Amino acid sequence: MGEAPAFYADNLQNGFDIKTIKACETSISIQCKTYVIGSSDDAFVVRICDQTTGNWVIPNILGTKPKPGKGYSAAALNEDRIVMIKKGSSSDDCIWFLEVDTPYVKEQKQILGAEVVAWSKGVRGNAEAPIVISGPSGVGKGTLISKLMEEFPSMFGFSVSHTTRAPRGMEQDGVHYHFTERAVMEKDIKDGKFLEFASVHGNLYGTSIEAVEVVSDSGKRCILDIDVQGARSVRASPLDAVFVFICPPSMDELEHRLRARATESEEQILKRLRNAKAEIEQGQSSGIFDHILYNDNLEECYQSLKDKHSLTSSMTNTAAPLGINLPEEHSVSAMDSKIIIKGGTAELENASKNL
Ligand SMILES: Nc1ncnc2c1ncn2[C@@H]1O[C@H](COP(=O)(O)OP(=O)(O)OP(=O)(O)O)[C@@H](O)[C@H]1O
Ligand SMILES: Nc1nc2c(ncn2[C@@H]2O[C@H](COP(=O)(O)O)[C@@H](O)[C@H]2O)c(=O)[nH]1
Repeated sequence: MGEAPAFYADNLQNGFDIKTIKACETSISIQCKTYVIGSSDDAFVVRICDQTTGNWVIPNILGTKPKPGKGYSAAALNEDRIVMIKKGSSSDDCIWFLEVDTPYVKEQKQILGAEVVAWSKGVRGNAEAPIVISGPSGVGKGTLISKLMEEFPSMFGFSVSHTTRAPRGMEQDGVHYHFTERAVMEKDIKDGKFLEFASVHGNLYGTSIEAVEVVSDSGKRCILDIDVQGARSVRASPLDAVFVFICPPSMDELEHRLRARATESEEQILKRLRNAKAEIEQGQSSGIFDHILYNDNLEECYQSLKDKHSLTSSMTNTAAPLGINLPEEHSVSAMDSKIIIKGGTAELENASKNL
């Protein structure tokens, strides 16, 4: 359980020099480690004390960090993450998680061979539903997905599709696609191993059930980059997903992007451009998609994908409170995956109920 205000850095023992941090800090113990979270002027800083050895470690911090601030409380949740509630912040910025021992963090500890923690932003509502992203070839789906995964590495995981097309220069088997022989893929489709599949630009593409399970088993939200036929199949499947269609600003710009990417032959470029017209028509009028975004300016489209039109708005319960106004006197704790805020005001009680 963490309470605000907690204690100042100067109060800490164990000989670790953290006197440079001026602001208030909160400490949370999980298993045999104590996590000290403090806010300096420009960032949240994290230190870990191993209670068995008394040693302090500064971990690698992954994910997008919350904006620093002094009013916040923290509580341990499920032995693998710390929930942090920020005082007086907007609805989409008030709840954060510091993952300390989630499957993602465990994996990163192994890869980096060092202590790791990861920030992820808390969301309310339909946070778990996979996100299906469709749009014509070259519109920028992969670019947008890469940005999302880079900014929220612990929140999103990519569903690695199977394809019979040949790998491009930098593409790795098992990372960008599972590159497969047609006969093998056709047999697996017959054996019911695929959630959806389609013939796209002359090759077979498909999402295996396992590809989606791998992501959900890792505790992340699954992102699928599939064509409109595939999106239609997923829409008809029992998988509850959010569907986003990405449109190009114009056909000329789409052609320019495909040519500038320089990954396809002239014949493939022409084929993809021909198919794009039908895809855009279906994307806009089929009723499959919950959100249609225009990828003209990349940053603006990315912001829309994250905030306004699609991901966060579809995940946010509209009845959710507008941020949480934590008073000085309160306590935060977690029980049975519920976060309990104790304090005096009715507003706070409502906020706590909504959490
Ligand atoms: N908003 C944008 N403005 C200019 N160029 C962009 C924009 N978005 C993406 N691009 C560029 O367009 C090219 C195609 O993007 P990307 O590979 O992400 O498309 P895609 O939709 O994933 O294509 P495919 O379906 O063929 O995999 C890339 O070179 C990328 O850098
Ligand atoms: N129906 C599916 N479509 C898929 C899948 N994986 C990718 N795709 C789509 O194919 C095109 C071309 O991709 P490229 O990598 O060859 O440029 C693109 O529109 C993808 O969205 C899938 O599993 N199922």
